Amino acid sequence: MQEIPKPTIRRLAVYYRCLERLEQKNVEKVSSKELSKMLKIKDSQVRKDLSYFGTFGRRGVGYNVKELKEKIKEILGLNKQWSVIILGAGNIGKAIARYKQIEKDNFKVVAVFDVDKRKIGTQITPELTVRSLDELDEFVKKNKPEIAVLAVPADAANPLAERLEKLGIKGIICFAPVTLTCSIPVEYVDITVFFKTLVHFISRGIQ
Ligand SMILES: NC(=O)c1ccc[n+]([C@@H]2O[C@H](COP(=O)([O-])OP(=O)(O)OC[C@H]3O[C@@H](n4cnc5c(N)ncnc54)[C@H](O)[C@@H]3O)[C@@H](O)[C@H]2O)c1
Repeated sequence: MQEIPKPTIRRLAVYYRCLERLEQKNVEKVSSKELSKMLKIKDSQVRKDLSYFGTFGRRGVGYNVKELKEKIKEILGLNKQWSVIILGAGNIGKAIARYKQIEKDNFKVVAVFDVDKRKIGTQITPELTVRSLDELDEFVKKNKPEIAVLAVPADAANPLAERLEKLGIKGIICFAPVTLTCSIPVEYVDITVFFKTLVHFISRGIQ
């Protein structure tokens, strides 16, 4: 399959969420027009995005919701469970560890690490107790988690990312406001970027 552009992949995750809702409501068919309306994405864009995966929609009939959802699930790599560790048991780290939707999407948080002695040993969820960062290398070598969430202060993020890459972590979700130097895939989450983008649109009266 040809390489799919990143913005398309992001939209696929949004289509997936929408298709899950439709399935829950027992909707069997959906057209690109309907998806377009629900998600405020141009119809032509929806059709182009879905055309990357061959033709599963039929003209005039639309897509079978379940089939399309399963296809997107496969493309996104959600058919297996992904093992996740969290670095930093602060506000963000704890919120992620407690966020149930992540598990529904097939991501399993298996450990949380911190350096703060007051936090180490405390319970975040019934299954997760904060571990000392000293246990990180041994834990990763033994349990082979694939994804790490960096919820640590900016200064701590890069050294940790380098260490995680060496340990074999495959990808990082980074909440720290820094650009990481490691060479594994990273997704950055910075709420301030959304605020700044939003005010641009508000101040120019753009919808
Ligand atoms: N992306 C966002 O929307 C957003 C919002 C707020 C904060 N942030 C950023 O996310 C990060 C976490 O924010 P927070 O509010 O949870 O901070 P926090 O201070 O509540 O938690 C950070 C935790 O990291 C721990 N820590 C420090 N060094 C560490 C290391 N080397 N290894 C493991 N743990 C370590 C600290 O002991 C603390 O428990 C910060 O970089 C912050 O700037 C992002």
